[in-house]
Amino acid sequence: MDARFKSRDIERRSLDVDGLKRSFLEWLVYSVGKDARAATRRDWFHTVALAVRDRVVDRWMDTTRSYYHEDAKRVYYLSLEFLIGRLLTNSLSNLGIVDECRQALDRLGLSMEDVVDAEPDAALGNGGLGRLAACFLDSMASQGLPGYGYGIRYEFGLFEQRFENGWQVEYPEQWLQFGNPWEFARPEVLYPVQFYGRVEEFRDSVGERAYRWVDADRVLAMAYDTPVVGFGGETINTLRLWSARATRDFNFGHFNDGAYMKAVEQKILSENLSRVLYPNDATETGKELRLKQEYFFTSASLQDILRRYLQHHSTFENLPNKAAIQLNDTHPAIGIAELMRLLVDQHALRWDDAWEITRATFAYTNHTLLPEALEAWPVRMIERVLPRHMQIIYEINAKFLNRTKAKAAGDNAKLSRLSLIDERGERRVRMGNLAFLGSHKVNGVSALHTDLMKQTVFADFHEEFPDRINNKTNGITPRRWLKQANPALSELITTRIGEGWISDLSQIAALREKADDVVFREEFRRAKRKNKKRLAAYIARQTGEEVLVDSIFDVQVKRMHEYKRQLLNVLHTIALYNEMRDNPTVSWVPVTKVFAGKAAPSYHMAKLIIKLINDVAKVVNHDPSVHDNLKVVLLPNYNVTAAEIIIPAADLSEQISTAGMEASGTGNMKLALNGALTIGTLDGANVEIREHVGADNIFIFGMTADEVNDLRASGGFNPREVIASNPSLKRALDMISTGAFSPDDRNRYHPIVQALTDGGDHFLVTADFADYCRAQDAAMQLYRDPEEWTRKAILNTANMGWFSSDRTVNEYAGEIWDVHPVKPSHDGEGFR
Ligand SMILES: [N-]=[N+]=N[C@]1([C@H](N)O)O[C@H](CO)[C@@H](O)[C@H](O)[C@H]1O
Repeated sequence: MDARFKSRDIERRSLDVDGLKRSFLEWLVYSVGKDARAATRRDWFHTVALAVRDRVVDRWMDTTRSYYHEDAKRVYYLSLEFLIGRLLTNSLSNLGIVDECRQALDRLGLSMEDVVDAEPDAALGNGGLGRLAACFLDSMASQGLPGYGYGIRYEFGLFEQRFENGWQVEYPEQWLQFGNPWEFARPEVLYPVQFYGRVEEFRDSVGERAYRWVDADRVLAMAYDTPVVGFGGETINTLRLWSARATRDFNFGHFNDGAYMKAVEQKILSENLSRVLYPNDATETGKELRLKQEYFFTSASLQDILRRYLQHHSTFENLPNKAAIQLNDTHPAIGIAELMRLLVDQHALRWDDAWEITRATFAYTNHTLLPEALEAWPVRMIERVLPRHMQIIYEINAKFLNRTKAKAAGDNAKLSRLSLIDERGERRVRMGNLAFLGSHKVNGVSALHTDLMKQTVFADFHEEFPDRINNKTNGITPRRWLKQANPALSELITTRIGEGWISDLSQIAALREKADDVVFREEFRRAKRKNKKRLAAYIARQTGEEVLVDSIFDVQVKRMHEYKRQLLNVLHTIALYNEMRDNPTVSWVPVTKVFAGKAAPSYHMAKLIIKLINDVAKVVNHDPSVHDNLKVVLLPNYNVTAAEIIIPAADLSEQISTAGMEASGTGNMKLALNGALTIGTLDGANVEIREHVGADNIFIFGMTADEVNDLRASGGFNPREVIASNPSLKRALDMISTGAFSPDDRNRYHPIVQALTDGGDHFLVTADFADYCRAQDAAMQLYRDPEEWTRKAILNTANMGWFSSDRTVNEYAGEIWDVHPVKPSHDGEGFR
């Protein structure tokens, strides 16, 4: 042990109010360089964040030291997306110093809310997949599991969404504009990543054929580390994000020739690799830069993982016992070929040994069955960008097909489905097949989704490897999505059952009996109403619309996508609007339809749906004949922070995707945990939510996944017949197609009407409409009985314990990763 430096010599930063206040002033003056009188809200945010970071770093080092000390097996979560959101409240809450911080700021005459609001969201993800990765990081740290996240430090996260004349317009999201106080730049952690070039064959020292990748362009991957604070502050894990750097920032030769742009061209091109997140959710882009992004972060991460492993080990057979690498969808699947390249080409392992090690180290999570989302890169693109990897993929494929040929007994169709190469049309590499073949475990994200994986996209692989596919139903962290987002409800829960639920959500089941407690129901309603008032104020600020706090807040917040069927909700909204206009004397349950969600910039149908919702809102919200009985709002720029305001205020949670198309959903879990009743199809995790909350406490409608398949297979579905037989549906569609909501452009919504009629209504919106309206009516009816509604709402909250991401990561740890909690020693010993 290096006696010169013992971390216990450092006076650890205190967590009390005075200590925090002193730190705030020190950081403001000495680091932010501002006088308290001149400091802006953003300055104070940076100050507080840096002071909080102080209180994390020691434990961070303790945690990392303990992993080294114990040579613990680590899990590496490789994800192109981490939808983190803000970190200040999360860090304070997990350290247990929210009140202390509030008091310290109070003594400085500052409001905690102002400081918290000055933090930009780290929007390094599109939707569920990216947010799941962030919830997993929180849960791994909170469960004491040695888990690392690896991803890209995008300069620009998911675009900022604004509405101009009701149309979505995208603006760059510059989260790093004023610096990021949470990250530590690691200029010493730098890895070369190659692209293009060619492969040279040669004979190695023992005369064996070997390959080297030459004449390639090089980019450098530089690490930025962000501490991941576990609940209780015991374990602090690491999120390592890569940023692209040019090998040479400036070419003086070009500069001296006056080619100034050329002088910095390489720098700009290189840095493009980590410039911006591709804004597509559940659809692949096929763009070369995207492929390069996938390889860039995967290669840097694998080089870093092997460097860490080789500090303790000199040979590789132990790698699968010391590293579990989880592929978050196929985005890092090129990693399988990359690890083979590193082991075979750089560390001279024999092919078969390398393959065994690779397969035992990797595991792959599939997040969608949508054909347009399954990545398949053109062979010629991989050959050009990653020539050695294409060779390796060919070899993996050849060995696999040779092994399988005998068993397939001439079933060439099956062999071609199993092949890593799709030979139809332009030849493509099926990244899902590569991920499956190169992993020892493959999981789906809900029970239904996993079953459908076995029956559809991976049916042939499931037949070949019957023990590989397993289910790991998604989860959400109760820290951010209940404790932090809903203080009103979480304080009520803690007063009644203690705070054990925060780190063990199964304890929330103790609320079940409270469902019959009139007093508790009243308190539960009061908490919900407080959140609804907060959302109403947010809606007014964002849209100018005044909504009725006591109306039913009917919420659909998620990415805009046809399979998520925001259109079905809009058609119901128009039908309800018509009913209310037709029956002005009826005492209606007032309804506030809350929509939010971004559309991928190139997804025109989704953008048209956004415009339609805004157009319908304009008409409905200004129609005196329905008064406040119906309001429609579409909130701009839906992100993690907006979700934290909307979700606690929801009464009704819209989870209405076409059955079989939403792999899991995670918003459904957040809304139910916060006491919303779900109206949904038997799709994704809705199925398991019903099993846990009880069929009486959820509004299920529509076709099942099997019924959808049968109807599609029958070819007999004719949406026009369904429309003709349903007057309120027909009336709603006629209003859309005749420009009732677009008097300035009567044909604006022709593509939507076309898709729902002659286009065959692929997402079966018309087919499920009638049953959806039945379920909506049932919900409205129940809402007239606040006691019964609240009872069911409490039973939802009480029965959502299983959907904690703590449960999910513990299942991964036990059944896929074989990693175990490590208790960090905070005595500063064992430093190396
Ligand atoms: N890509 N992708 N997949 C998704 C979401 N869109 O991000 O992953 C999420 C996380 O697994 C799922 O909940 C969701 O159903 C699925 O569509």
